[in-house]
Amino acid sequence: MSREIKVVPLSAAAFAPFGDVLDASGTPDKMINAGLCGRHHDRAALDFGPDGRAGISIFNAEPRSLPYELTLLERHPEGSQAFLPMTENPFLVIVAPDENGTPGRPRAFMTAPHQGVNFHRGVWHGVLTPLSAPGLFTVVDRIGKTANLEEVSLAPSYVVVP
Ligand SMILES: NC(=O)N[C@@H](O)C(=O)O
Ligand code: NI
Repeated sequence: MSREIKVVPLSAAAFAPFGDVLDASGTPDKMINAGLCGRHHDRAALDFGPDGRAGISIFNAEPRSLPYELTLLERHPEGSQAFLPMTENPFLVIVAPDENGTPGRPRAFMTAPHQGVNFHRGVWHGVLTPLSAPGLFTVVDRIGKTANLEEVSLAPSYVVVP
């Protein structure tokens, strides 16, 4: 099977097996602040395990470009991880199904402006992959004493294409 992965637009339905899409689409769940703010309430399944806690970090990642050689997938067995862009730049989101402890064929999604994602606990994903500078993101994930990281090198690699 081809090692080329074609990027498709991110959709909540397609991403549902892997995590949550975070955006202000649709009608807000609540209007707050004297009706001046729409609250899209409680939109992510956060999970930090019994021994972890939630943390907010700021990532400043080097932008990549397409075609993008995918050589590594990782997962966090003890917690979820959310990528929330601090710019309006779309970014690349790569995930893969788990097949008996190793990643299956990856899938590549392109976010719309102002969209973030939350990977559910244990979901195989590519590392944070901005496509333009600045690659500034707020990341909400597990803080704990363990590494909470499994990495798999992909050989042969895949190429993510537009
Ligand atoms: N390692 C780390 O903090 N980031 C990765 O988990 C990632 O998905 O980018
Ligand atoms: Ni990660």
